[in-house]
Amino acid sequence: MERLGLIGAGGMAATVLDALAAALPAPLEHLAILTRPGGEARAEALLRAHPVARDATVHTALDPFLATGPAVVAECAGHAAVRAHGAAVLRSGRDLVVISVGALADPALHTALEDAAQAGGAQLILPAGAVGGLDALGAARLSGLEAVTYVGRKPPAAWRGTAAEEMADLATLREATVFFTGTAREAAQRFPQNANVAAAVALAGLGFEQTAVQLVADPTVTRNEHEVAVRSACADFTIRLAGHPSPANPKTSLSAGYSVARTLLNRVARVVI
Ligand SMILES: NC(=O)C1=CN([C@@H]2O[C@H](COP(=O)(O)OP(=O)(O)OC[C@H]3O[C@@H](n4cnc5c(N)ncnc54)[C@H](OP(=O)(O)O)[C@@H]3O)[C@@H](O)[C@H]2O)C=CC1
Ligand SMILES: O=C([O-])CC(=O)C(=O)O
Repeated sequence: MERLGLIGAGGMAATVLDALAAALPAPLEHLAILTRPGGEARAEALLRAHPVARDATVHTALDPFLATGPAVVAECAGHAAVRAHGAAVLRSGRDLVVISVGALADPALHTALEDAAQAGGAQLILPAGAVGGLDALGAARLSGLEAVTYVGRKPPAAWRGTAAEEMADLATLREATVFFTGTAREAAQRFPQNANVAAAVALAGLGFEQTAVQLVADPTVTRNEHEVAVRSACADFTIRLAGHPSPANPKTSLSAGYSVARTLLNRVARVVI
């Protein structure tokens, strides 16, 4: 991974670059960042704070970004960025790591990304993100899954500026409140910044319609908590993670950025685990 492309220059991008700087044996040859027009200053500041490459460039259009020749592109920007750029990146033959997994809850976009990956001979790679245990879930799927549920619990502040504000009075909550119960597809589409984990669990397991989701605003917690419960023909298990919120964005757990970094580092590792 001499040349890397990164879409987004926010809190998660900073975590990814921190982790790469610490773990790579040598700096990248080139890092290209794709951001929205107006986001250049934030991207430049990110590069200054995280000198992980010998050379780096900031772009607001896809073609010059791809012209820098990244071996792989990692998206850390949101559903809109996956819609805008995902298929074109894959069609160009670059593997694409997508952390905004909930974007695939849109069946048309899901199909377009698969078709583009096929046309470009590229891979669409979906990291576990803020949660864990998707290896066990994916293995259990081969034996036959009976039930998969996901509960996402975050402090009220993490739900501000989302549809949760119409479902619960976040400012006055005194106890844990389940404000959403439904399928992984509904959760991912209604909470694009907060329910990507629900989508990842669905795609690794029983699918968007059969994965049951609850979302909870809980004033008694300080972490972003994720619980996945699985019953299958080979094993029953529950995975529970309490993620430290990113200092830059309380909706996002730090573990999600580290998961992207791990995915990128595994591409160059001699032993992959
Ligand atoms: N799978 C998982 O477990 C998780 C997934 N996520 C996903 O990761 C995303 C990023 O999280 P985080 O870094 O905390 O968010 P931030 O809001 O901190 O950063 C997002 C960055 O992406 C940029 N951006 C937004 N839209 C586009 C676009 N269309 N093209 C290029 N750049 C764009 C933003 O630019 P600007 O400053 O101009 O807005 C900003 O630099 C979330 O939106 C969510 O979808 C988050 C947490 C967990
Ligand atoms: O980072 C987290 O805790 C999870 C998250 O926002 C998501 O699933 O979109």
